[in-house]
This record gives sequence, structure tokens and C-alpha cells, in this order.
Amino acid sequence: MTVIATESLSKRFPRVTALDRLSLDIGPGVTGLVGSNGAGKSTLIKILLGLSPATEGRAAVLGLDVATEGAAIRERVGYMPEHDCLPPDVSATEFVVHMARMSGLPPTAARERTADTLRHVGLYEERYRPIGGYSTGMKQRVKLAQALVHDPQLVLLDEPTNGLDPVGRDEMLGLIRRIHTDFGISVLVTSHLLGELERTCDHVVVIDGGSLLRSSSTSDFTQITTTLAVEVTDSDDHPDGTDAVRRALTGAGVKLVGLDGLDAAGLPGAGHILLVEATGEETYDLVRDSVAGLGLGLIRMEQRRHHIAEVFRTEEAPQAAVAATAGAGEQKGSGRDEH
Ligand SMILES: Nc1ncnc2c1ncn2[C@@H]1O[C@H](COP(=O)(O)OP(=O)(O)OP(=O)(O)O)[C@@H](O)[C@H]1O
Repeated sequence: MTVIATESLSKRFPRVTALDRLSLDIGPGVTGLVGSNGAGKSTLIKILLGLSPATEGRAAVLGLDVATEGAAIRERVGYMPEHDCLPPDVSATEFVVHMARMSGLPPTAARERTADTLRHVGLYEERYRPIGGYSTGMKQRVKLAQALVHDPQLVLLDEPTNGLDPVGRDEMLGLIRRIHTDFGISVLVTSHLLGELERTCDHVVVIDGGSLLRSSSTSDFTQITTTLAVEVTDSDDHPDGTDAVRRALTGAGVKLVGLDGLDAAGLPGAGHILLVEATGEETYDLVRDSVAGLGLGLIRMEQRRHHIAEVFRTEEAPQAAVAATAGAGEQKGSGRDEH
């Protein structure tokens, strides 16, 4: 079943091509749309909502044509915009009830749905206070609640983790995951951070300069590698057990792999982890025998998975990957100029 389909979709502004012949086929579940700033993510969302016309190509959301059935799409789809757009002088409850009424819910249903939805996103007593005094995390929750209040089939979330600290970001990602697992609502969530989508999404679409770079299931991105992660104990004889094993394995001709600065993101306590290139079963035996020979304990020896960011380090879009993993690149306008 297709939730979002685009066919050679382009959007040209006078000086920039924001989307360039983009063809996508997105199914149910949680899908991440990743791209550096200016890649065309918000432009795509506005076209999918029927709010902005495409220059060329076609798109359908839940089987409805974006060019002619925008109102029907917006009845069935929730939208969380990227930028701060909340009125400061009303409470979350008043605002979300208003949005529910705008979506056609009768007054009692609107109030009930509002209470349920605000509780679901983690806003309790504070929901009666004016939004102007809220933290960024609370405002993001209000924006999420108004996207969910009319019980949509699909929500489009534009950079929901923007401006959040690591704890707030994890909480928001957990909420997003539960939108699908608890309510069966499909989600398209944009981000410029590849790493956070890896944990949250079933499927990831990567765009750069308005074009499709890759669309695959998260598990395809994070396939098993031939690298073994090895962790050992220390001992009185070998106070740095990791180093002793490193020397033993190198002496036995085993190739060790560098982490390329990805250790902190990849594996907890990665300073104590050796990455070993496995050439076959014999590599496992050699590691086991070397560790035992040194009188050390083997804490773990496991095949490592790729992280999405690594895939892009080695593939065709090094610039997009760097921008996406760095997460701080705020440069606009990576869309290409018209010729
Ligand atoms: N109304 C507009 N007029 C002219 N150019 C626009 C307009 N809206 C977007 N653009 C340009 O189109 C390109 C894509 O912008 P878009 O906002 O879709 O990117 P994005 O991937 O959502 O990035 P960000 O997260 O920074 O918003 C950018 O170069 C942007 O400057």
C-alpha cells in the first residue's frame, strides 16, 4: 500500500530548483526524510499538503491528487510545521481545541480529543498556561498535538527535534515512534540528522539539492558488516587488556579497522573496543585464543552493523553526509540555481 507517491516532481523558484524530478513511493510506517538544510524537505511537505503547487510532475497522498484534492488530503493528514507558529497568549488547551474545531470536530469531541492528545504528548497541568511561557520542548509537543488531534491517517512532521537538547530529542523521537505503534498512524518525519532517524524510522529517504539520493529500509542501511567488535577485560599482568589483544592480533596478521571518529556515536565505551576485520570463522577462533592466551576475559565479540552515516561517507554524496551528520550546518540554498 502506498501512502505517498511522487512522480518526477519538480519545484522551481526563480533562482533555485528546490525539487528536481523527485520520484518516491512511501508505504505505511515511520519514514524519515533526511537532507541537509535547503535540500527541499519543507518544499516537498507543502506540495504534499496541497498548499503549494508543483512546477512539474505529480504527487498523491493516501491516493488523493495533491493538485486537485488538497482539502481532502488536509482532512486526513496532520502537519507539524518547522518554525515557531504558536500564538503566545493562549493556552495549549485553547489552541488545540481551536485546531480540532477547525478540522471539523464538534465541541465536546474537540475538548475530549484535546485532553487525550495533550496527555499523550506529555503536557499535563501546564496545558492551561499561556504558550508564550513554554520551553522549546513544550512548544514542539503542542505542535505535535495539534497535528494529531483530528485522528489523521498520516502525519507530516517537519524537523520536530529542532532546537531540542539531547534528552528532549530522545523523548520526541520516542513519541514519534509511538504515533505509529500505538495508533497505527503513518509518519513522514524530516531531519538533517541521519543518526536520529536510524533509531526511529522503518524507512529512510535521503534527498540532496531536491533530488533523490537513496530510499531504503533502515535495515538495508544498517546491514551487518564483516567487522567484529571485540571487548576484553584488563588484568594485573595486562592493565590495558585492549592494547595487549591489539598487539597479539596484529602480530598474528589480523587486520584491525579504524573507527574514523564514529566510535562515540557507534558504540558505548568504544575506547575499549577493538574492531577486527573478519575473513572467516578462523578470525573468531584467533580472537578467542589470543584473549585466552593472555589470560583475559572476553566481554563481547559481535558482528557490527553499519550506521547510516557511514554508508554516506563511502557512497556518492560525501557532502550531504557531512552536512547531515554534523547537524550544525545552517547554510541555506544548497538547491541548484536555474540555468
Ligand atoms: N518561497 C520560496 N522562494 C524561493 N526559494 C525558496 C522558497 N522556499 C524555499 N526556497 C528554496 O528552496 C530550497 C529548498 O528549501 P526547503 O525549505 O524546502 O529546504 P529544507 O530541506 O526544508 O531545509 P530547511 O530544513 O533548512 O528548511 C532552498 O534553497 C530554499 O532557499
